[in-house]
Amino acid sequence: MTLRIAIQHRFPGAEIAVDFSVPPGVTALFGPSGAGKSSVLMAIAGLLRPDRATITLDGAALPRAPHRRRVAVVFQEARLFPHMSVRQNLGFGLRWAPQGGPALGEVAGLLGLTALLDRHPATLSGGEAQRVAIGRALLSHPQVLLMDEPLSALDAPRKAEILPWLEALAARTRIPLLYVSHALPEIARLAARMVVIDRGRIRAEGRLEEILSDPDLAPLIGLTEMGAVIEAEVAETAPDGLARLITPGGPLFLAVQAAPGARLRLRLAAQDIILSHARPEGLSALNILTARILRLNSGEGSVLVQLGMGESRFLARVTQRSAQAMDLRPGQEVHAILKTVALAGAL
Ligand SMILES: Nc1ncnc2c1ncn2[C@@H]1O[C@H](COP(=O)(O)OP(=O)(O)OP(=O)(O)O)[C@@H](O)[C@H]1O
Repeated sequence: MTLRIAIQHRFPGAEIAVDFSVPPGVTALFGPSGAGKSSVLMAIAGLLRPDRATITLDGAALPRAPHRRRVAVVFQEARLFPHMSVRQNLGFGLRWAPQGGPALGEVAGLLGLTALLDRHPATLSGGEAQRVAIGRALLSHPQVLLMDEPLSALDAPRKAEILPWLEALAARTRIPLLYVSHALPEIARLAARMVVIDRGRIRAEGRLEEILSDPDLAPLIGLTEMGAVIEAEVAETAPDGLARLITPGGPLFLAVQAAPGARLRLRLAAQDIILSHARPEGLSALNILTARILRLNSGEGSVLVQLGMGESRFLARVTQRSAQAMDLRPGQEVHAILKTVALAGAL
């Protein structure tokens, strides 16, 4: 089922006018503070009544009353009932759930809550409490799941603890899941698509790698966050622990535990890529991809070079001086030396 959101709303000092779609799977809604992300989520949940709105699931309008919409929301804070056990909090999600949804035991297993069922919220860590909130949302058997910066109130260790659970959920979800976040590493691990909102308007929407490699979006997303998320397949793992990964631009090597055939998402940072016309020899760097220059965008002091290999896109950032010295132009084939490659998640 695909969710379509077309809304217009005027607040005293701000106007929101968006029209975008969320297919099944995770779509990240990204944008600066005040861009309108929470307002969009609240409109989908039925908690904000926009001046004009068309919100449909596969073409059918959502019911007007919020409680009749099968839309679940997970907020920054877990908002659990303090006097109820974890089991009772989860059971709350089941209260008005339509038939055919997941069972409590199944969701508790998926989110690692089985051992916590008899505990009370005051005894849970922030990450555990948030997993209960997510479980409660899933048990309401929603047709749409909304998450409003669900990790932003957690410290780094708690975030790291909860991310694998979210990743498992993201990989399984068959409903549209709209995930608001400011954190690109989090988005890279969870989302396949991304919608960029700024001052109440949609500035871009598409696959993550298209957005993160679009030089025009660098001012909005932040230069250091730009680069790419590319897909690769594990060919083999050598005895020294390095796996050889297949990409359209040649092999990459990464220390990762994954079986041959597994598909992974890798995150490259634009500033960690060096370009060369000749294939470099005798370098310690193992990871060199062959790609074609698609576009060049000159900014302050640096040039963003969008590169393509097969269907994949990624971005390199070089200085104006190097771009001139190398006479970089669209259409040229270049070698991209990757100083770092990070695993963004499994597919
Ligand atoms: N109830 C309201 N009354 C007046 N203005 C509002 C109201 N709610 C939101 N706004 C304004 O609408 C704009 C969008 O706000 P919103 O909270 O949706 O942004 P956001 O992208 O979620 O921001 P943040 O990342 O800071 O949470 C802002 O300019 C905000 O000040």
